Amino acid sequence: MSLAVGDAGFSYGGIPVFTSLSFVVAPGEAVAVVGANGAGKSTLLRCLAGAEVLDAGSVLLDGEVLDESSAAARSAVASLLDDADYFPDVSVVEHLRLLAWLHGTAEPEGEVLGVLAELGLDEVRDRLPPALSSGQRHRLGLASCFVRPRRLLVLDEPEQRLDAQGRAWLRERLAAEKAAGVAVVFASHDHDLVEAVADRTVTL
Ligand SMILES: Nc1ncnc2c1ncn2[C@@H]1O[C@H](COP(=O)(O)OP(=O)(O)OP(=O)(O)O)[C@@H](O)[C@H]1O
Repeated sequence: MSLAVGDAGFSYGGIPVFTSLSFVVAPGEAVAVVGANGAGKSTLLRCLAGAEVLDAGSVLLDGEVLDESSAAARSAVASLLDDADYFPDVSVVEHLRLLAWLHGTAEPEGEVLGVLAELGLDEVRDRLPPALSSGQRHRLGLASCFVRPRRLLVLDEPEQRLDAQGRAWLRERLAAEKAAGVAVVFASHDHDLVEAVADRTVTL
């Protein structure tokens, strides 16, 4: 899926967060959004995932205006934003099964078991989210993106709370996503990840 951001602007209470921002991401490309704390990275990603609406400009997915109420758009865009939340009484494996089923994953159980193993969540598969460590909860957020079909990945600081092995895994996984034709936009403070994965950067 291609993403085109054109002349985008967003403000909170009349205070601009970003203005006149334009960039494109083609299928198989990754763009990293970088900048200091408070620069507007999370806000931009929220606009790309349809969780906030731009004040100005446009977000186009394959040339169509992003409409988060469209089932087609929701089925194409997998996002991990800064406010990820989970049902407190649904276990890790049940969350992933639910998402795989909701989004029509072809072989849901195989996909869920594969992603659990890949993210090192096997041991905690029957735990409830409040009983996970913060790193494990973040891994559940990443797993939620990878158990479902996706053509655009929008990830806010996907490296956060990951150990060294987890960060190495993330670099490889995002490279594999690009190779599979997925467009990737991610905000990051991890220079190594940006260097390894991004084709271009957008600096806020
Ligand atoms: N709900 C809100 N209401 C008002 N201002 C907000 C709100 N959310 C964020 N802001 C402000 O918007 C600006 C951009 O915040 P944002 O979270 O997008 O930055 P960021 O680049 O993701 O920062 P960080 O690197 O710390 O995660 C900041 O000045 C922040 O204080």
